Amino acid sequence: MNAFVAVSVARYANLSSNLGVASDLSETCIASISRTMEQYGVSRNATSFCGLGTKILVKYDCEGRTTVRQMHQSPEFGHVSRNCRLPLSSGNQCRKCLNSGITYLRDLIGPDTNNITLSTCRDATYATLASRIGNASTLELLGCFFQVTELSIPSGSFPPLASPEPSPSTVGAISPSNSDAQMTTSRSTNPYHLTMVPTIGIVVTAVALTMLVVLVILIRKKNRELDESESLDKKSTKSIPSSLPVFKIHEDDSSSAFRKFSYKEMTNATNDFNTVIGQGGFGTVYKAELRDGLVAAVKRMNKVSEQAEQDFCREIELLAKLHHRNLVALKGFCINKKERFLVYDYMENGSLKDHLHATGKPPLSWGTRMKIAIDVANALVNIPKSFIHISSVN
Ligand SMILES: Nc1ncnc2c1ncn2[C@@H]1O[C@H](COP(=O)(O)OP(=O)(O)OP(=O)(O)O)[C@@H](O)[C@H]1O
Repeated sequence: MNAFVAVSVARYANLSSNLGVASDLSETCIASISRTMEQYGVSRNATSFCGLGTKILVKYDCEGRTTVRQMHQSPEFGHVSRNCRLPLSSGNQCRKCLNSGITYLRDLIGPDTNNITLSTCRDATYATLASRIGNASTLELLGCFFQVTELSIPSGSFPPLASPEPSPSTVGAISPSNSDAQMTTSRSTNPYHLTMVPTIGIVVTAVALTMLVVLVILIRKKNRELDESESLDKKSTKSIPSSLPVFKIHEDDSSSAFRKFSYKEMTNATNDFNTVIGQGGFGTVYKAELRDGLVAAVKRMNKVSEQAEQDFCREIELLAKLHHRNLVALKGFCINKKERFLVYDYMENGSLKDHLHATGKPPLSWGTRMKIAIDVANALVNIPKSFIHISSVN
């Protein structure tokens, strides 16, 4: 606090040469603070509640010396001025300055003195030295005298430094016209701080709100997707006839049971769908090696449309029940969200179509073709009439 007041007194001493602040100036100061606060919508009375209403009347009366001139005229002050020349940033220079100050004060007020006089004279010495130097230097001197390093003087907070010893009339200039100039400076500084805070608040709130809206939209979208896929899943599972038997070719071979596969089984068995073996009208066909040892061909449906969904269910309905040695057996299916899979026995030599239309391979002999035709006919004979009815509709 001492340091804070001493800086202000030094700046005032620069203009008035007085080592103290007059009562009327203190009032002008408080009035201008009130006016400034009022401009920003704060009640005038607020000064007293904010601790600004108390007048701090400072008078550095050092053994009857109350002006800069009187301090300079005291014996040995020139010694202090010489030793306290800037820079004082190094410990040695500062020590030299303080030692000369202590010698000066001891000679001035004698060894038997009280602390109040000593501290008043120290502050008067500081204010006298600081009254003739610029703001940055004032703070450097402050660091040496009071060991205070955190104070800073905003540029433009004080009127321009006047000549070393201005006439007392200069004091008049500080109030009220100069105080208005100070206010103008504060006004041009304060609005910046005052507008920055709400602006940052508004920006942060806007960003937070935008993120919230995006989050809500994403959650809604995800929920809609989940609902859609759930309803599709339910619809598809419902449309697969519950009457489908768990069909077994060999009673003791569980791998041959018709079943619903999980999506994880599909991805694992096809190495994340990296085992393409063909492309058909239904979709892409992958070779799959399931954990129970079953090697299968997995058909992945292109996309789920209403029509494709019906085809998918019809294929399951037909093929799950059909079993003939000349027909590829359907082992099961998988429904995951919008994806549909059919799992067939894997045919090592590819499909009949591959053999009939393969290019680069020797054409099938007529004997083989006849055998295939008879086998297909045999399989058709074994298809129940109801299935043929369903197929013909397709
Ligand atoms: N069970 C299977 N075992 C081995 N490969 C198969 C199997 N099913 C299909 N493929 C391979 O996948 C390719 C595409 O078969 P897919 O049955 O989808 O097509 P398609 O013969 O045009 O029939 P569709 O018109 O019914 O889709 C075949 O040409 C064949 O190479």
